[in-house]
Amino acid sequence: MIGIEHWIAGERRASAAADRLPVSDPATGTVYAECPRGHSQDAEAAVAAAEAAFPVWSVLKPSERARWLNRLADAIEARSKAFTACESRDTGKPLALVRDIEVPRAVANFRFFAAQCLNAPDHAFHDEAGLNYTRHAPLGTVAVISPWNLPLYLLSWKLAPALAAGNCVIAKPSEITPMSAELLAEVAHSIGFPAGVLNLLQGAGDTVGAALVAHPRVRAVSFTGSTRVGHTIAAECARQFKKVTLEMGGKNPAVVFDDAPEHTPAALLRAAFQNSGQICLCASRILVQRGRYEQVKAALVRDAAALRVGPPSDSASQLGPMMSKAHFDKVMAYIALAREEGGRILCGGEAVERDGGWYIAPTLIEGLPMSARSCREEIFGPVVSLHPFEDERDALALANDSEYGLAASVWTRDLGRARRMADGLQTGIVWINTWMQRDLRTPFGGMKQSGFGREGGLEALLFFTEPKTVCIGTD
Ligand SMILES: NC(=O)C1=CN([C@@H]2O[C@H](COP(=O)(O)OP(=O)(O)OC[C@H]3O[C@@H](n4cnc5c(N)ncnc54)[C@H](O)[C@@H]3O)[C@@H](O)[C@H]2O)C=CC1
Ligand SMILES: O=C(O)/C=C/C=C(\O)C(=O)O
Repeated sequence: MIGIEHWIAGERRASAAADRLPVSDPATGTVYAECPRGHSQDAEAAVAAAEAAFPVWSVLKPSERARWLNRLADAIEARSKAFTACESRDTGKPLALVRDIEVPRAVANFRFFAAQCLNAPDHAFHDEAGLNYTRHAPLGTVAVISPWNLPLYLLSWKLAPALAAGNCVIAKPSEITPMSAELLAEVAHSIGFPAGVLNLLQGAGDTVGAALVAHPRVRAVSFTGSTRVGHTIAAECARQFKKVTLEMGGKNPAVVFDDAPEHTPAALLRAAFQNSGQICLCASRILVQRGRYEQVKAALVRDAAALRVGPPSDSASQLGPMMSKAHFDKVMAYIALAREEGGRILCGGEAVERDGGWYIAPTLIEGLPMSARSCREEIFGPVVSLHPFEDERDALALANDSEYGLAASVWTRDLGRARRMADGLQTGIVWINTWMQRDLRTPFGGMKQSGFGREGGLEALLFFTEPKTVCIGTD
């Protein structure tokens, strides 16, 4: 049994509470590790460590902070095999997905924000109002809370800008997938990353997570996870006037017009089922114009049914399991609900038995009205509904008929139509004839129940800093 602990002030630290949580291998359902449940005293210790490190880290020259981030990136890259092994065991993801996409993207996040911190958003004006300059100063101690679906990638996406901006960070990964964060802390320690700058609290959301958010000296919270928890965090941050960004759920439409390019069905398959649908950006409602509906449906059903569902140990696996038993149960319950709501299962619709793992077959459903709960609530699994539409107006109404507003994709050769749709779609991101192409300089986040605030590029640096204007009189 692997035992993991917190990392505080540059060392492994046991929790103030003895309670441990089991960590499971989703490909077999067996418990293989345990982590602390966590306690509010652990949060207190991490805040003290971060505060002690802040006077040193925050005054490093940006180029020195950039060097540390680049060193961390190099060290992750050098241990890529170990990160791939631990992340895929913890999540059940296919090895190739972790090795070729997720670990490299985590490395890229550190390198990107190393470069970004050399481009601080500071500026100056000199005229009759004096010499005014605005400095974006780090906040102090900040918390980053990340989920289980892309554990290393999403942790790095938050950590990198927070550190680049000069803050000391307390990271709280998901208790369901704590392993790659543990390895990251170990790697940071091995390269001599300054103690107390990057602290790691493992454990449950309602213990250390809530304690961090409520801690009066934690100056900002960056959260990715469920809309339910996002609401709780937002309420506490509002009470304390604390900065917060929330990246939450989605029910993302893919809108396919009659003139969609040839590659559309293949791209939709990836948009629907990458990471077994456990990405907030996955297309979960596919809207197809009537003239192409049967063709797109047939291609998707054929190709979804051919996807290989299996464990990371099988190099042929394309789809891994649900990452926890509770999540498996949730997704299966939504498939049952979709049936009750009148949905016709076109493929999948059932669990896949393999080694006791939490697998679900890629599932396509048609015949559901947009008012069905299974079309409105985030399922976050390999379950997608298909809907025909008549024209642009109809498509926009269906796509926007959602409490969520994270991402949409539009598939058409007509640029005018693509731009009209992009203008009308109520989502933070709109992809045209592509999915999940990401430029890290662009603002990332959602509208409505999907998010509050933005991450990425300059937005992230602005979030993790406080602007301070200094006016030098020129009278
Ligand atoms: N980005 C996204 O869109 C994601 C959405 N989800 C959705 O959320 C559903 C539930 O997944 P969960 O793992 O339960 O997500 P969650 O929202 O409970 O967990 C996300 C993170 O927040 C922490 N957390 C939980 N309660 C907290 C609290 N009161 N204060 C501070 N931190 C807290 C957790 O420990 C974890 O690190 C999924 O089925 C999926 O629908 C889950 C992960 C990512
Ligand atoms: O930044 C990306 O490309 C992916 C982000 C995914 C999430 O935030 C998520 O699934 O929670």
